[in-house]
Amino acid sequence: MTMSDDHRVTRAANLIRTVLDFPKPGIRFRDITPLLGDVDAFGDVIDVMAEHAPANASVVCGVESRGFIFGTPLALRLGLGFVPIRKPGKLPGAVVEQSYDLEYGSTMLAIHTDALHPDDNVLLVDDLLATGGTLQASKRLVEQLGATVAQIQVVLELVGQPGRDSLIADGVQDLFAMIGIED
Ligand SMILES: O=P(O)(O)OC[C@H]1O[C@H](OP(=O)(O)OP(=O)(O)O)[C@H](O)[C@@H]1O
Ligand SMILES: Nc1ncnc2[nH]cnc12
Repeated sequence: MTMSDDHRVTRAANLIRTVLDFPKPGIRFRDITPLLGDVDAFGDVIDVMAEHAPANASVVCGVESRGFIFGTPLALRLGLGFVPIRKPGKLPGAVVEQSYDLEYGSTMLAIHTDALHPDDNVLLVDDLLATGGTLQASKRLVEQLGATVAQIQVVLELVGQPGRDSLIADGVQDLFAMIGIED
C-alpha cells in the first residue's frame, strides 16, 4: 500500500491549505492549521507517524516550532521522551548550535548539551521538508552530542525542492515523508 492509498493520509493532505506569497513574494506557503484544527485528522497523522517509527528509537527530537506540534504527541504515543531543538536564545542551559539557511531566510538552531546520550537513537521530527536546511542542521546537532539519527519523519515534503536529496547526501537512510506536494 502506498501512502496515497491510506484514506487517513488523503484526508490530511486535503486539509493543507496553500497561501500564495507568504511570508515573501514567490513562496507557496503550506498551512497546516486546518489539519491541526480537525481532531480526527490530526489524530490520524500521529497514528500514521507512530506506525512508521523505528522500533529502536529511544527519544523523539522535534524542531521549533512546528516540529513540536507533531513531535510531542508522537513521543507520548511511542512512550518516549521529547527533546526540543530550539531557535537561538531560548534554551537556558549549555547548548551546541548550528546555523542554517531557510527557503526564506537564515537562522540558527540549538540543543541542550545534556539532552542526548551517545547511545540514543533519535527519531527526528518536523512538519515540513523544503530545502532540507533545518533538518540537516538538526541532524548535525544530534550528532554533535554523539547520538544517532535513526529516522527523520516529516508530515509534508515539498517535492521538487532539494531537501530529500540533500538529506540522503548527508547520510540519512530512513526518511519518512507522509505527504508529498509538488512545489
Ligand atoms: O527544509 P527547510 O527549507 O529548512 O524548511 C522547513 C522548515 O521551515 C519551517 O520552519 P520555520 O523556520 O519557518 O519555523 P516555524 O516552524 O517556527 O514556523 C518548517 O516548519 C520547517 O522547520
Ligand atoms: N513553502 C513552505 N510552506 C510552509 N512552511 C515552509 N517552510 C519552508 N518552506 C515552507
